[in-house]
Amino acid sequence: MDRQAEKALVGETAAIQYVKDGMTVGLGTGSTAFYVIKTMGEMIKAGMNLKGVATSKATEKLASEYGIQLVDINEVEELDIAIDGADEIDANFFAIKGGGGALLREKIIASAAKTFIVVADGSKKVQTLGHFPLPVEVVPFGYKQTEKAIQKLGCKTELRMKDEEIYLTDNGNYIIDCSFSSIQNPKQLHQTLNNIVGVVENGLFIHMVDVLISVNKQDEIIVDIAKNE
Ligand SMILES: O=C(CO)[C@H](O)[C@H](O)COP(=O)(O)O
Repeated sequence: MDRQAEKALVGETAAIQYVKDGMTVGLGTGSTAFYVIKTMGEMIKAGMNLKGVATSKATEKLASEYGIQLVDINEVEELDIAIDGADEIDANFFAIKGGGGALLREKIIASAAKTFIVVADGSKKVQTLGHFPLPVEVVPFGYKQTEKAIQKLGCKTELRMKDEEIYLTDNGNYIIDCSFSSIQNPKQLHQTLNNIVGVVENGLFIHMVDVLISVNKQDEIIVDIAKNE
């Protein structure tokens, strides 16, 4: 199965197995989350009553195209579930997210969900996090100072660009992509990064993922459940 087919399979499976009539669902961002949104659109057409809270402006647009009524995150007490993709995920269910630049809203929405489900094609499962550059969202003011402080943690940094302009997140911030090669202590790095002045949030999701839906080498769907408190 190619990667695109795996994304479609995990996205559809997550929606079919976990989205129930009447739910308001946290809607992820990216090419795998796309299949969750598409499947939810089909479920709505078939008569289900579903709403969504979007993790990005791109997802807001997509969800509207698929007929999913959007709710403001501030209007919900708690979400039953949120379903999102990941850039990397390890055996502890620790993940790197933010390849699509939506890490802050994704983390807020994942935190608001009783169950946070990650949908991932086989390439996303890793032994050690860090091959994928870790996205760190920073405020534009003094970003070069913030970048220097991040570099002291032993990574190469790159300010994210788009069409030759500095990439702006949906929150009006910048992203610094940090190449660590391998992250030996993701928990500690998460805390250290978020303690740097100017850092808004980083793409490490620690003890957040409750369910991982992926595909194995035999093209079978694998549902792994984390032992989070
Ligand atoms: O964190 C994300 C966006 O900020 C995405 O979930 C992550 O980049 C995976 O994307 P894709 O499903 O397109 O591979």
